Amino acid sequence: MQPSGAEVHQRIARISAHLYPSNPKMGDGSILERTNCRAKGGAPGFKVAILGAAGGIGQPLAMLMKMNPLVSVLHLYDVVNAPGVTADISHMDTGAVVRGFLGQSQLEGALTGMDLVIIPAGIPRKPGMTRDDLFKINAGIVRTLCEGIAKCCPNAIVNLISNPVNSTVPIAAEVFKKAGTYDPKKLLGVTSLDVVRANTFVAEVLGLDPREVEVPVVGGHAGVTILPLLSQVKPPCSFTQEETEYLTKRIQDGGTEVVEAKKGAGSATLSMAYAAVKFADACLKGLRGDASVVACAFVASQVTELPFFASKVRLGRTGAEEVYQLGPLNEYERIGLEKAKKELAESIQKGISFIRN
Ligand SMILES: NC(=O)C1=CN([C@@H]2O[C@H](COP(=O)(O)OP(=O)(O)OC[C@H]3O[C@@H](n4cnc5c(N)ncnc54)[C@H](O)[C@@H]3O)[C@@H](O)[C@H]2O)C=CC1
Ligand SMILES: O=C([O-])CC(=O)C(=O)O
Repeated sequence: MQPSGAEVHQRIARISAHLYPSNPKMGDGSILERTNCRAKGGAPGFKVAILGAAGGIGQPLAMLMKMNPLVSVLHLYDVVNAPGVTADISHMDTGAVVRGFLGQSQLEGALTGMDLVIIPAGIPRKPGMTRDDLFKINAGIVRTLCEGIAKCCPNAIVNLISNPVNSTVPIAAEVFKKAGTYDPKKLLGVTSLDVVRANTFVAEVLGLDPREVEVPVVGGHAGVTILPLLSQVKPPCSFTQEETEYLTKRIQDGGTEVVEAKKGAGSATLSMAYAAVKFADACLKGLRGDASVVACAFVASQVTELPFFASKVRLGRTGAEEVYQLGPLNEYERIGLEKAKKELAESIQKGISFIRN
């Protein structure tokens, strides 16, 4: 039997409200104006939210995640311009269903049911600033968003991009502990841009294709805490002392190189979106159960005496299931490690104290 006109209208209204929860006007079912009104949003794949989706990183990140075949639902949340970015990205003819969420009152809708939450929300550096100078503003932003995660999707994997990562990850951990939802395997600070840069700069020196190069970068994500292990580069190779010093410094200062080139217009956004998607894709492959998915991330760790440290981790169905030891370091790297740990200890403590005190 054919459905009646009223039934058809009701059906459209239901589907439409499901697709556009942040735009009630789209849910009135009065006209069949959205070509995707029959979308089910139930295709196999993972549900991913981006918090800070309208920003310099958020927008290209949203675009690249919409292109990822492992994603079935993509939620875009921001305190500004989320509907515009959502409308734009939703026209891409890829599988993921996109929904937009604007402002604190819609955070719950953005987060409920998510498998992976990626957070690039917060202010970026201007020339002359350190990442730690962002703490004052970004610490509070990260706290609020993580309180939302604890409430609405406590089992989601969290990829934290907002700087200073060395402090925002401990902040997130403390928020989750307070809420009783902390799972150290599921909280990952994103340091993949350091690896992406290291692969690029090392490939330049060696005259190789960057896609063939793998550089482990450990420690943290700021200045001397970024420690590339050039003695462990794949394919195996060696560097002169001059090359080692040049590469280490360039990798550590990669973020500042972009901040200065942008002259006050922000920090790395496009390479960061690329690096974030590479890392998110690894997390989703781990969630899917793929074997041997390995990437560097800033995680809860027993690799050193510090409670958090970036190193290679194996990603699986429950997050960072294994945290790898650093392997043999040369003298230059051992000295670098001591410097990194000193600064890291302070940044981690600053994050912990922000929530505890
Ligand atoms: N982990 C890493 O390797 C990297 C981290 N970053 C960091 O990522 C962050 C974002 O950088 P950009 O995208 O360039 O900045 P941006 O200013 O272009 O975008 C940030 C976005 O966050 C949004 N936002 C602010 N408060 C929010 C809240 N409470 N809830 C949701 N969204 C909120 C803003 O509206 C804006 O759309 C910065 O802290 C930056 O330092 C940047 C590059 C690399
Ligand atoms: O340098 C910054 O402020 C942004 C960042 O973390 C990076 O590009 O590595």
